[in-house]
This record gives sequence, C-alpha cells and structure tokens, in this order.
Amino acid sequence: MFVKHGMNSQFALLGSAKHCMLASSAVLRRQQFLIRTLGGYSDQTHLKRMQQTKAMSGTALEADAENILRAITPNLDSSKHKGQAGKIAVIGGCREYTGAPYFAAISALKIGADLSHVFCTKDAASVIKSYSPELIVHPILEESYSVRDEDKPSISGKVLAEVDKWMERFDCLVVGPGLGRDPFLLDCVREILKHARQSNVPIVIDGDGLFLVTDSLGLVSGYPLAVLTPNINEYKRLVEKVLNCKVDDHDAHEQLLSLAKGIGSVTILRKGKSDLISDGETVKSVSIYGSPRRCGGQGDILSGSVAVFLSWARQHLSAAEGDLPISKINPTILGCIAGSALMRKAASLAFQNKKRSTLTSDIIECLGQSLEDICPAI
Ligand SMILES: NC(=O)C1=CN([C@@H]2O[C@H](COP(=O)(O)OP(=O)(O)OC[C@H]3O[C@@H](n4cnc5c(N)ncnc54)[C@H](OP(=O)(O)O)[C@@H]3O)[C@@H](O)[C@H]2O)[C@@H](O)CC1
Ligand SMILES: Nc1ncnc2c1ncn2[C@@H]1O[C@H](COP(=O)(O)OP(=O)(O)OP(=O)(O)O)[C@@H](O)[C@H]1O
Ligand SMILES: [Mg+2]
Repeated sequence: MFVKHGMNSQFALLGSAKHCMLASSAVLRRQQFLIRTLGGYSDQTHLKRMQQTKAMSGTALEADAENILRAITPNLDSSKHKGQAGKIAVIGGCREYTGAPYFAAISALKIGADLSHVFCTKDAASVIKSYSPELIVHPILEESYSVRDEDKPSISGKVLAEVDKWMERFDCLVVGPGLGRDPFLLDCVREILKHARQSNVPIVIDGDGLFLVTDSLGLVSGYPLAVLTPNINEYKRLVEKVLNCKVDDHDAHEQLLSLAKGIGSVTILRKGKSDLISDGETVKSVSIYGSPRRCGGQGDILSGSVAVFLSWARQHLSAAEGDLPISKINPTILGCIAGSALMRKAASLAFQNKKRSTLTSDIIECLGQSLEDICPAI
C-alpha cells in the first residue's frame, strides 16, 4: 500500500514537475516572443519596416498572425474568476436560421470565452438550446409575422430593455449571424446597436447585420469598436454603397483602406482566399492555408472568434505597458488577425481529417487543437 502510494506520489511529483516545466516553457516562449517581436522592436526597426511598407505600396503586409494570437491569448490562471476570459453575446437566430448563431456562440466558448449568450427569436430559441446546454439563450426577438402593428412600439421597447439588462456585462457583441431580414426585427436590432455603442461595447457585424448596417451606415460610422466581416456579396454591397464603384481586385487593399476610411473609424475584415483587414490606417492580410471546402457557416465561426480575440486584445493592451509596440496596434485589428488565423488553421486541420465531407461542426471541433498547437494551455 505504502509502496503503491509512494509510487503514486512519485508520479504526482513527476507530473507536477512536468507541469511546471511545461508552464514555465510556455511562459518563456511568450516572453521570448514579446522580447523578439514586441519589446525588441526598436524605433530603428520600426522605421525600417515603415520604409519597407512604403516601398511595397500595392501589397498588403502579411500579419505575423500566430505570434499575435499567442501574445493576446490570456494565460490560464487559477486566480481568475468566471467571466474574466470573456462574455460574448450573439444577436441572431430567426425562423430560417438557427445554425449560424449557434456556430458563432459555441466557437466563442470553444476558444476560451467563459460565457456565451444568444439573443434570438422565440422560434429559434428552443432549437438553439437543444443544440447545446452551454449557451445562454434569450428568446426575445420578434418578427413582423408574430406582431400586430399597434403592438410594435411596446414590443420594441421590451426587446431593448431585455438586452439592456445585460449590455454592460458583455465584452463584445456579434450582430447578424442568422438574423434574417425581417424589417421589424431589424428595427429592434438598430436600437440595440445604438445602445451597444453608447455603452462602448465592441461590436462584430456579420451576415444580415451587414445588410442592416450597409443601409444605415450611421449606426457604425465613427465607432472605432465596430468590426465588419463581409463575405464576397456583403463586401460588394458595401463598396457599391460607400464608394459608389465596383469591387476592384487589382487594387484590393487600397480599396479596402478607402472603404474603412469612407465609413469612418471602423475595422473591416474582407473574407476570401486571403483575409484582408483594415481600419482605414493600415492593411494586414492573413493567408495561412485554410481549407478548399466552402461549406456554409465558416464565416459564423470567424465572427465568434474575432469577438473573443478582440476582447482579449483589449484586455491585453490595457494591462500591457504603453510603450510596447503591440499597444500601438488597434485591438480590433489584432482581434481580426488572430480570429482569421485560428479559423483557417482549424479549417485546415478539419480538412486533413474529413476531406470532402468537412462540415462547419468539424471545424469547430478542431478549434481547441488548433489553438493548442499555436498557444499551449500550460
Ligand atoms: N446554417 C446556417 O444557419 C447558416 C446561416 N447563414 C446565415 O444566412 C444569412 C445569409 O447569409 P449568406 O451568407 O447566405 O448571405 P450572402 O452570401 O450575402 O447571400 C447569398 C445570396 O442569398 C441572398 N439572400 C440572402 N439572404 C436573403 C434574404 N433574406 N432574402 C433574399 N435573398 C437573400 C443574397 O441576396 P442579396 O444579398 O444580394 O440581396 C445572395 O444572393 C445570414 O444571416 C447568415 O448568417 C450563413 O451564415 C450560413 C450558415
Ligand atoms: N478561397 C478561400 N480560401 C481559403 N479560405 C477561405 C476562402 N474563402 C473564404 N475563406 C475563409 O473562410 C471563412 C469564411 O469565409 P466566407 O467567405 O465563406 O464567409 P461567409 O460567406 O460569411 O460564411 P457563412 O457561410 O458562415 O456565412 C473565412 O475565415 C475565410 O478566411
Ligand atoms: Mg456569413
């Protein structure tokens, strides 16, 4: 018994020694990275890079995505309490679409957020709850078919009051996955967006949220905590509306810069073969090899991921010393770069396993491993 117990303690000791070594090597790697990439980034190096950037005008700079992801991902630490790793809310889910808000919300949890809420219509709520007990689902949105005209003002007020109860607790909202285009529902979401902005809550806008915002640019114009994540169609609509011209793929990054500037202070992540990211000041690209499968729902994973990394980037920057070069980078840009990198890594891993049958849920299952490969938990 004693021997057995002793062996167990030995294993436990070995285990804890291994744990310590792993933990310290993770910390060391992170520190080395910060020294190499951030801390050791002298003014001279910065100047040189700026000159190179200028000389390369016409090409977007490939982001050092994995290092950025590693830098902003918080350590797992027993002193932390629930909520500190992020509270995300997805506004979306209607009669037609229940998959999209689920994909966005569950991706946020799988990456490491502590709590993930979904605000959706009553029809969608029970379906989304049945996909996962992990999500907190609020059946509060209403579509026109279920509301009489005379009841609209009071229902709209109730919807807003329900979301407002929670608003300041959220680190980021994701507005649009599976929202649909019902006019009454979109009117309510318009008000939610205004309140989120008043409360200074970051907002990732995707899917039908982009349909709404393209029509009412004032909702996001001048708001630096807004991130738009358009796909090919959504981007085309934005370019036509804001720049009054066609999408120009030969001068893609200049056009993206103009678009972000034109809307005013927002960050745009243009999804495609390479993801292009701009806040109107700079353009970054993420071209990490992803997957050749284009199954629906991958953009939803991305929106949930960007929400988490954007929250972590803000947290990291508020804790970091102001003179670290990373603190000069817009946290919305950092969040987009990290979200894009992880989504593409996970898609690639899922495709290795599932090939042609790769689905969005397979990619979600690979988020944890992909994050672990880039940034081990201990
Ligand atoms: N499993 C799920 O639940 C998933 C749900 N998803 C959710 O689906 C929603 C739409 O997103 P999507 O990606 O299909 O839109 P997109 O590529 O711009 O359009 C493709 C074409 O369809 C058309 N069209 C769209 N909506 C229309 C409408 N209400 N009524 C009429 N036409 C409409 C559109 O026309 P247009 O925009 O040019 O008018 C274009 O020609 C969004 O909420 C997304 O999150 C996805 O995330 C995937 C997984
Ligand atoms: N040609 C491509 N090669 C590699 N990755 C791509 C390609 N096109 C898109 N992606 C990646 O797939 C993800 C989703 O992009 P996509 O354009 O499919 O969004 P979406 O149409 O909004 O998706 P959803 O079906 O969720 O609405 C992004 O992370 C993007 O990087
Ligand atoms: Mg989409």
